[in-house]
Amino acid sequence: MAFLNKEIRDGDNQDLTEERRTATFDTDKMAEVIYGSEKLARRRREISHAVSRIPELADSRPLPFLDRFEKVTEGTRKLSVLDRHLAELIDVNDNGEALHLYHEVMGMEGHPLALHEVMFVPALIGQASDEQYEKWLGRAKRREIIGCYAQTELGHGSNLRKLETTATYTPSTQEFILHTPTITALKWWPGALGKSSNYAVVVADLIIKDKSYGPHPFIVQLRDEKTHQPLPGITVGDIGPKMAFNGGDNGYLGFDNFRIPRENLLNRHSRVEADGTYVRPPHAKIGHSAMIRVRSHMATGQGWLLGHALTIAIRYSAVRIQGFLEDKSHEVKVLDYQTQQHRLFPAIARAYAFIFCGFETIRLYDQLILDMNSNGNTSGMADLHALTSGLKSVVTHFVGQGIEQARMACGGHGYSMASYISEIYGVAIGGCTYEGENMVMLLQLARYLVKSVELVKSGKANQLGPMVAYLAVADHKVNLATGPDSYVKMFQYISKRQSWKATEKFLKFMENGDSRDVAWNKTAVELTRASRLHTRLYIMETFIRRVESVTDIPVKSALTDLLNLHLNYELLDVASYALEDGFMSSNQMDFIKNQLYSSLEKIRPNAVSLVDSFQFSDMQLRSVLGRRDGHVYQNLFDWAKSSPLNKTDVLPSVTQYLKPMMEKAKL
Ligand SMILES: CC(C)(COP(=O)(O)OP(=O)(O)OC[C@H]1O[C@@H](n2cnc3c(N)ncnc32)[C@H](O)[C@@H]1OP(=O)(O)O)[C@@H](O)C(=O)NCCC(=O)NCCSC(=O)/C=C/CCCCCCCCCCCCC(=O)O
Ligand SMILES: Cc1cc2nc3c(=O)[nH]c(=O)nc-3n(C[C@H](O)[C@H](O)[C@H](O)COP(=O)(O)OP(=O)(O)OC[C@H]3O[C@@H](n4cnc5c(N)ncnc54)[C@H](O)[C@@H]3O)c2cc1C
Repeated sequence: MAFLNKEIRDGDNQDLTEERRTATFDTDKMAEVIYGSEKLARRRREISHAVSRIPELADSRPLPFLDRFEKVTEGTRKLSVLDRHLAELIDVNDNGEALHLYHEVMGMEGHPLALHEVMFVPALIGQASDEQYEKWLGRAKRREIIGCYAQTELGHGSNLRKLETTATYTPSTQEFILHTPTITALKWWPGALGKSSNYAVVVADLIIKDKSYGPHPFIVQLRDEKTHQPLPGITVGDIGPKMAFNGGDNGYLGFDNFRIPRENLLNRHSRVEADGTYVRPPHAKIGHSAMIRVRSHMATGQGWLLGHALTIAIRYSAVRIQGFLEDKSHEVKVLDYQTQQHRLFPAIARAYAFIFCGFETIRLYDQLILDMNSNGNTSGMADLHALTSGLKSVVTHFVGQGIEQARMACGGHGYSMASYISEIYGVAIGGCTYEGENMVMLLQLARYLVKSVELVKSGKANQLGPMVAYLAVADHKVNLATGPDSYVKMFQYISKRQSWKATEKFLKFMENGDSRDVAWNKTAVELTRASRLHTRLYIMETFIRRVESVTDIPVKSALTDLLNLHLNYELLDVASYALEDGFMSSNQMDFIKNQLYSSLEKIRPNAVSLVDSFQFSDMQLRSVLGRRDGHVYQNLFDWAKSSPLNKTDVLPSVTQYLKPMMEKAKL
């Protein structure tokens, strides 16, 4: 059954319209699955529509033509316009609506409030006591103050135990003295720190009576609330241009014996009494909750970034006509090539899969905060830390790969900033680094896996959590023809074997006399492999669960095709692990490959609608190639004509330098 696709409009590119007519599901219904609710999917459309009626919210020029200064100014200008319209555009208490509004209006370039909402306010929510809530949270939420999260230093980002910024408690004045003892102790990288924020949650080593208690979060005023000048004792500025986020002011920050009151240690979980007595938190890493939050949200955020790039690439592939198949009198859409489908469709499946498992980690994070704040229960923290460490690493890596494939799938025009794909790529791959460098975080999950295998080895398999229970079983022979479960079992086997092999290897090094750290380092590559497999298994399982729970039959059927593609693609990608011990046969390999190719064919008629279902407006897409109406060529020409270089036919640099060179050559 074909659905009246709401994206079809008169005057659209006919090739795209043809694609939309073949859809077997309703894109509004699919959007409900992608955004988690009918309400949010609908509100996104309404918000986009409302934004389009406010001319001041439009980009003043295409963003790729702006220089850094203009990008920062443009972002800040739009924020001030938004501020006037906020209440009419969104329910300000609805995070999903706010997130969509910012993506729509601000683009990807970054803006002064980027870290305020994502880390500053959440750090207060997770770490501030009731009195501190009272003092700071309302002001922050009303945006009387703008904050950021200042943890990373010039010399240390991954190894938090070695952060050098000190917060030394002075009982006589009941103050902490914040100090930057060396150049490497400068805070470096925090988003929105350089020029926009007047407050920060600063993570510093707490020192009481010459004893270090490790990194703790403090709320610190950086700038005068009236003049916005840095306060005496504060050195703050912008760190310069980056691969992306160039509308944002990632910054540096130094303290020269800067004093803050005792109440500014965020003290919901640990505190310092007036006399300098330290009260420990219920969990040593509880101060890291703002990081766990961002990591928990990253899978959905990254899935949407991948969806953004794929919307551009798939739509363009349906309007790009080049080369022949059977009929040599008509060129075909490049989307008809199997290689193009293989490049793009598995990435669509991954985008959906990442979004679905992200919903699960967001739910787990919300539960953790509820438990911690209501009764100090931190029992979910270790599991969530392990899970999100692996997930952010695997997802950001694959999203980077997927976006890069999307760029290549657009041929030469993909390389132009008119496609906007390079901007999306720059933003997405930042995620491989921020919130914990990917290798470092994979090794965090590996600690958890090794401990789990050790539990099994010592006869305590009953203590394993549900996510790792397969490490104690999972060696069934599998007939792949029997549905998603058999793929899960196969993947469990592969993942279990890798976790065990890596653990055995690590233990062997220790038996042979290496210290734990040296043995760990000698096994690190194998350990990261185990973490990736475990995480991919989790993603696969959540994808299956989500598809099973969908009630709209046409949507479920289209998702099932995507799921089947995902299962076959994933298994094929890791087949070497199963082939090396003969667990998988070459017949099974062939079976998987054929399943994969037939999934590509099944998905083909729905490809455009699967990306239309992300329902990115043209404003949010910011891509000439990805336009909903498919009118690519005239708009590419118009876009090029708007280049500042084309303001004059002869550039001053040509007159000044090139012409004299050419003239000289003539002599
Ligand atoms: C974890 C480390 C690497 C190591 O820590 P260390 O102290 O050395 O600990 P270990 O000795 O290795 O381990 C000791 C045990 O502690 C356990 N552990 C460690 N951390 C945790 C934790 N957080 N929770 C629970 N348990 C933890 C560990 O497993 C050990 O246990 P065991 O002994 O094995 O049992 C640590 O140093 C670290 O975390 N390093 C990384 C540093 C980092 O991540 N920095 C981030 C800085 S902030 C930043 O980067 C910000 C970026 C902003 C980007 C903004 C972009 C926004 C887009 C995002 C999308 C989000 C949308 C949100 C939308 C919305 O608002 O809704
Ligand atoms: C876009 C962006 C935004 C950011 N925003 C913020 C922010 O708002 N606030 C903030 O505080 N910070 C922010 N950061 C900083 C970011 O969190 C850190 O850069 C990140 O945590 C990585 O730390 P690092 O730079 O010290 O990397 P390094 O640890 O120096 O990594 C370099 C290499 O060393 C390897 N390595 C390091 N340690 C180990 C280990 N133990 N085992 C194996 N390999 C290891 C890594 O794998 C990597 O290959 C941001 C960074 C970026 C790029």
